[in-house]
Amino acid sequence: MDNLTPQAQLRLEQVNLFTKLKSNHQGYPILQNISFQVFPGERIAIAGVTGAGKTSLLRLINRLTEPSSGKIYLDNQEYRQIPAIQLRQAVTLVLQESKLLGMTVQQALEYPLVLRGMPKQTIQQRVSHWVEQLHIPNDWLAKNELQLSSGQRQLVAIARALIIQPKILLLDEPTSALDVGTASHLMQIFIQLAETQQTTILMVNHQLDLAQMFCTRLLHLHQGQLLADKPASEVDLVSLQASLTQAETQAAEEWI
Ligand SMILES: Nc1ncnc2c1ncn2[C@@H]1O[C@H](COP(=O)(O)OP(=O)(O)OP(=O)(O)O)[C@@H](O)[C@H]1O
Repeated sequence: MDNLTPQAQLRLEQVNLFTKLKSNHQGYPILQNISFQVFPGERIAIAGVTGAGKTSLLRLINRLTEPSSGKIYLDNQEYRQIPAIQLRQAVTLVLQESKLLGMTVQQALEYPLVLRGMPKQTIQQRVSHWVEQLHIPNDWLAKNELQLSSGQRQLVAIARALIIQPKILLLDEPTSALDVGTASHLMQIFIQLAETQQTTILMVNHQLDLAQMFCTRLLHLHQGQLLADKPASEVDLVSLQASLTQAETQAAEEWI
């Protein structure tokens, strides 16, 4: 590679993922032949109908699942060569249904930094910073997950991920349970992080208009395959929406 070519931060090379069956049969494909590169500070939306493979793709990139074949690289280093704690420091996933694992909000926010052996004062400063940035009211801090609504839990899960200060943030429908004002405030924070810290964002989002407004690039997954990978500004939302609706209808008919 010459000095003028920027180096990919994340690279997927011909990644396949099959369901595991007990027999020797490899199962049916969840993701097929997925290859793409991601550069620092990109904001990428992942679109596709239910079951297209979006969450499976995020789980692979967070190494919660191993590819059946193909390779994933972070900064040119193959995933299997990177210790799990180091990888998850760099690549953090916020799932749709996040749990606080019996902790209070305060404990859950501190926990990832405690695990990393950070000094108490630094932990408190970082937690206070993000609690303030995300407008999390102080009275939430002593609550546990049963005392929070799903939107409140979603916001706490995002705060916990931001506190880690990952290089790559993976978000599975991050605004699905949030009100419009909170969702748009969050999007502004993501944009700021991408622009000032070069944080890379990959986000599954069913709201295509929001995805196009917020993201620089859009990946369209269909039946486990990467159908399109384009700058978000070049995506024709009307035809993408029509093709998603058609695929949803077809999938629903197959169920009947
Ligand atoms: N552990 C698993 N074992 C078997 N099949 C799985 C497993 N995980 C996912 N699948 C299947 O893989 C396909 C893709 O699932 P995935 O959750 O990635 O889709 P998605 O695009 O995120 O859907 P949604 O929008 O509904 O969240 C689905 O057909 C699903 O049933």
